[in-house]
Amino acid sequence: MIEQKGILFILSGPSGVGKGTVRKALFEKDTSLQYSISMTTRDKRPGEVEGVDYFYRTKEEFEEMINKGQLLEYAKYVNNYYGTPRQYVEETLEQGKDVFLEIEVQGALQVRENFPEGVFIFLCPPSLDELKNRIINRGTETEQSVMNRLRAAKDEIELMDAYDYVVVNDYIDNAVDKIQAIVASEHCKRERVASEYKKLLEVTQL
Ligand SMILES: Nc1ncnc2c1ncn2[C@@H]1O[C@H](COP(=O)(O)OP(=O)(O)OP(=O)(O)O)[C@@H](O)[C@H]1O
Ligand SMILES: Nc1nc2c(ncn2[C@@H]2O[C@H](COP(=O)(O)O)[C@@H](O)[C@H]2O)c(=O)[nH]1
Repeated sequence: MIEQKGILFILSGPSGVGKGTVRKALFEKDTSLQYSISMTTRDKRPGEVEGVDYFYRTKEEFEEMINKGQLLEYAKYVNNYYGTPRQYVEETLEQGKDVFLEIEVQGALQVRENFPEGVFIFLCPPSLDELKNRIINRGTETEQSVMNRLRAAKDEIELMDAYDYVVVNDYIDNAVDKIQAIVASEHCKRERVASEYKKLLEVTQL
C-alpha cells in the first residue's frame, strides 16, 4: 500500500487583493484543507488573535527561528518579517492532509525551490485601481504603508507567470469556485498518477 502525502497549496498575490477573504470563504466550503498559520514581526491589528491570524514574534525571536532552520520560507516585506513554520507543514503533509499557505510572492518563490510539487496559485486584482481601493478601504494601513504595499504589488504582479494558476479575484464567490476546482483537479491528477504507479508495480512483480 503506497501512503499518499498531502498536497501543498500556495495562495499568493499582492497585499489587499483578497487572499485572506477568499481563503476564509474557501475554508467554509472545504474543510479538508489545513491552514498554516504564519509567523510575523508586525504589530497585531485590532481584532487579530495570536495563534489564529499569526504567531506574533519579536525580530530577535524570528531571527532565531531563521538561524535554526525552523522556517520553510520567510521574507522581509515592507519592514517586517513574515514566515512559514516548517514543522507544522511537513508533519501535516506526512499525515496525508493538504496544507494551504497564504503568503507573499518572494516567499512563494522560495517554497517553489523546496516543494516544486506544490500547487502555486496567484490571486490577481481586477485592476491596480481596485487593488488600491481595497487596501485603503480595509482601513488597516497608514498612507505610507499603502504606498509601500502598492509599490511592492507592481513587482509581485510581474512575477505571476511563475505560478501554476492565475485566478482573478473579481467577485469572492468566483475566486472561491475557481480555487475549489483547482484543488479538485489536483487531487484527480495525483490519484491518476498513483493508480498508474500501482499498475506498474503489479506488472513488474509478475
Ligand atoms: N472580490 C472582492 N471584491 C471586493 N472587495 C474584496 C474582494 N475580496 C476582498 N475584498 C476586500 O479587500 C480588502 C482586502 O482583502 P484581504 O485583507 O483579504 O486581502 P489580503 O490579500 O489578504 O491582504 P494582505 O496580504 O495584506 O493580508 C478587504 O477589505 C476585503 O473585504
Ligand atoms: N513570505 C510570507 N509572506 C506572508 C506570510 N504570511 C503572510 N504573508 C504575506 O505578507 C503580506 C503582508 O501581510 P499583512 O498581514 O501584514 O497584510 C501579505 O501579502 C501576506 O500574504 C508568510 O508566512 N510568509
